[in-house]
Amino acid sequence: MAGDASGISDLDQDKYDADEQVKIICLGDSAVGKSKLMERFLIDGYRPQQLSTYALTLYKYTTTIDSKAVLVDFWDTAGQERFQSMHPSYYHKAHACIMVFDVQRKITYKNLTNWYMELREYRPEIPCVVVANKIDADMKVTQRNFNFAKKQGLPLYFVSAADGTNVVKMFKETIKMAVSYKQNSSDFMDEVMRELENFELEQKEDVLETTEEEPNEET
Ligand SMILES: Nc1nc2c(ncn2[C@@H]2O[C@H](COP(=O)(O)OP(=O)(O)OP(=O)(O)O)[C@@H](O)[C@H]2O)c(=O)[nH]1
Ligand SMILES: [Mg+2]
Repeated sequence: MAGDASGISDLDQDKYDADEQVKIICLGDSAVGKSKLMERFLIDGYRPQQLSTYALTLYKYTTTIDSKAVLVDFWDTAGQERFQSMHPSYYHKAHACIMVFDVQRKITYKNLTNWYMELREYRPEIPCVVVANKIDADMKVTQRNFNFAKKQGLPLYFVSAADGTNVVKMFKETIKMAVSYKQNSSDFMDEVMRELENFELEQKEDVLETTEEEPNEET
C-alpha cells in the first residue's frame, strides 16, 4: 500500500525494492583487514587507525545485476580468533563467503584451513573466495604460490585495502557468485528455506486477506 511507505525506513525500503537479496559473510583472523576491505569497497575510503570490530557489523549495499536490483547484506565480525569459532547464526543463510588472510602474517594463512572447515560444516556449497590482503606492503608476494586456494579449487585475489588494488573487482565478482548461487542452488537446506519463505509469504497474504475481509463481514 502506498500509504504505508512513509512508515518504512530507508533500509526496509531498499529491501522492498530489491528483486534479490543476498548475504555475504567475511571470515579470517583478527587484523587481517576484513573491516578495511569493506570500508574501501563501500565508502571508497580507508582510515588507517581503527579499533577491532566490535561484535558484529552489518553493511548494506545495493547494486544492479542483469537489470535486477540486488540488496547485499555484508556481515563483518570481530577478531574471531579470540572466540575460536563463529556462532552458527553467522553462517545461517549466507550465499557467499570472503575468506581473508594477511600476506605479512603466515599464521593467518595457516588458519584459513580452520576457517574453511568451519564454513563447510555449516554451508557446504556456497561460493567462497580467498583474499590475500595487504599486498601494498610487499608486492613480491603476488609471485608466491598460495596453494590453499588452488587445492580447494577456490578463486584467489591479491588485494590491498590500503591502496584499493583489486578490491572492487573482488567484491563485485563475489556478489555475482552469491546471486547466481541463490538462484541456482541445489543445496537441500536452501531448497527447504526457499519453500519456507514462500510458505511464510503465502501465509502472510492469507492473513492480510482475512483482516481486509473482517470489516465487510461486520457491516
Ligand atoms: N598495509 C596495509 N595495512 C592494512 C590493510 N588492510 C588493513 N590494514 C591494517 O590492518 C589493521 C587491521 O585492519 P582491520 O580491517 O581492522 O582488521 P579486521 O580483520 O577487521 O580485524 P578484527 O575486526 O579484529 O577481526 C589496521 O591497522 C589496518 O590499517 C592493507 O591493505 N594494507
Ligand atoms: Mg574488523
